[in-house]
Amino acid sequence: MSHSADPHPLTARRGGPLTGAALVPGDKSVSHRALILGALAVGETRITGLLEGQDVLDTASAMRAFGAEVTRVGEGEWVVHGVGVGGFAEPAGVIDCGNSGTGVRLIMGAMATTPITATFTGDASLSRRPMRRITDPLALFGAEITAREGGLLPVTIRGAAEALPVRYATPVASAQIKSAVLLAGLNAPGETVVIEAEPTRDHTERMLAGFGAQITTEVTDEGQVITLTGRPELVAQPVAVPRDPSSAAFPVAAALLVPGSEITVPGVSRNPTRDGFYVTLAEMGADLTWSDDRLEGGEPVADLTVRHGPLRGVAVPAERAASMIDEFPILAALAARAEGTTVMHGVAELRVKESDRIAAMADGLRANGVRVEDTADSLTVHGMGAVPGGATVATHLDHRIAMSFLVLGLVSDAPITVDDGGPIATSFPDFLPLMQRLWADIG
Ligand SMILES: O=C(O)C1=C[C@@H](OP(=O)(O)O)[C@@H](O)[C@H](O)C1
Ligand SMILES: C=C(OP(=O)(O)O)C(=O)O
Repeated sequence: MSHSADPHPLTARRGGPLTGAALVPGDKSVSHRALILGALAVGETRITGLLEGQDVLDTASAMRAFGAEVTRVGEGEWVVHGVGVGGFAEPAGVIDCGNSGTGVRLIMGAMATTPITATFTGDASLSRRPMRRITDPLALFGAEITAREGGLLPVTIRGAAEALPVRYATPVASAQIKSAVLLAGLNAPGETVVIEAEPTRDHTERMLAGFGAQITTEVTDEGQVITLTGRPELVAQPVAVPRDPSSAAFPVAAALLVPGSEITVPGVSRNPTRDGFYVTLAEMGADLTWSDDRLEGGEPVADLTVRHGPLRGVAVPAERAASMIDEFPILAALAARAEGTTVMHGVAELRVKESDRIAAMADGLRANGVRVEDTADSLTVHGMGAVPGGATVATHLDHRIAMSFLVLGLVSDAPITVDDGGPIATSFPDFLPLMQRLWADIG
């Protein structure tokens, strides 16, 4: 399902300091995986802290369409009765994953080794995003796949009846590719192996191990080699979803920018495959204090305190890109107010997200008076003592572009407007009330 078709502009203006606690929602990556693995497990999986954003709700609907029982029992509390590995039923209708690359790609993997047929579709943004990166490796398992010209959605997959295990080196650093292959490998005999040159977020591996699958990760000269033994019985588990570090990045950035601010962000994931933004902020001189490091639901979490202070421009190395891939838009907004220049290297993947995020950030920053340069795989932002603002930014159905410019609008000379805040509901449905509770002037 897609968000409302009517654009919903939002404007951010300068105001007083931000204070309070930012209770950001559950992690989007973990939420998708909890529903999918719950649907593939035997027994009852009780999920707490699930992100109730549209991307995840679309995955919940998809799991129902494949035969799992998925019930919301309270706020963020969901119960899934799974059908077991290989137990997916053929869905009656088209699977609409809305705006969600993670949803569509992981679910395609999860059904590709079961002998059923499913057709996948999505909104205008998802329909522009590359799917061959998933359908190519799924075809190696024996799935038969048809796609629109260019390998785009809609995609129809006839799952392999006699799946073969696969050994696959991911051509780009992508947890979605890795996860799709591993989920397909669940219903293939023998060992499915994924090799990744750069490590990417490891939630699928952690959760598969938690559900009882045999899965190992070895660091070799080739990179990380992840080996999954097929046809496990996945045993339903309780899943406590940690708070999303990618969503936390927006109130954190706002507190860093607005003079006098101090906020706390409790219980945020510190998974080391997701922490590149926070490493970068520390290099920029940000005042961040982590406390009470602990494990929740198999993921490391901690409480974060953020205080306003000056930031300096930095060079972000290409090797760090995967660990902060969704945080580059908000980093670009922060960089506009840092002292000196920030260069983000190795970020070509940003061009195939919900929008071309390099172009969207470069265009929006320029429109608001910031000096920016971009190449195929880099973005350079020249920090300014003051950001003029005053422009309306085109968000191209991209939640992170919308939130990034609304944060920048809290410190620009003139307000910044985004043409459509609707897509924010895909990942952070309470963004607006949460920011307003911290005293941000956005509406
Ligand atoms: O696996 C995941 O949950 C995700 C992986 C990343 O995408 P890629 O795998 O395409 O880099 C990220 O951008 C996305 O928001 C979530
Ligand atoms: C890229 C993102 O999500 P997805 O690929 O799931 O659409 C994101 O949330 O920034």
